[in-house]
Amino acid sequence: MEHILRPEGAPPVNGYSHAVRFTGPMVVVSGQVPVAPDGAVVGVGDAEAQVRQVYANLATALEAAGSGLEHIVKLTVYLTDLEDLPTFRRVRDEHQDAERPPACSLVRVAGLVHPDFRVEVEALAVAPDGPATA
Ligand SMILES: C=C(N)C(=O)O
Repeated sequence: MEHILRPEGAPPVNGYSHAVRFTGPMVVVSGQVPVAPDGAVVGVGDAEAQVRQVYANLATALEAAGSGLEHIVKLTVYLTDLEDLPTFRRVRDEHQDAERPPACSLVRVAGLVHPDFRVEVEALAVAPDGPATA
């Protein structure tokens, strides 16, 4: 994978690549929301807890598909409140290599499917060893 972090003539970025070039099987992960495996909404009013649960759910989905957080090439992030952006970025940055971050789009939305959700994240990744056998 080639991460294009700072192409000449492009504006600065905060924790993402302008582009990522890759080959290999692609994994498309649906928007992950702050819900635990038992179906409970996690972290009502707590952006950090919600982002952490979203990352746990992304990891679960990616690993089931033979991939992992380290193989994400693109994130799309939906936040209901831009005041959560620093928290999102801090937790996101714990889960990615600063020298090889994914591309990322970030959008503020008026609401998500549950009124207590503050964040939803979808991901594109590669499965470096091919499809999962599970
Ligand atoms: C992912 C982004 N676009 C950001 O953090 O600004």
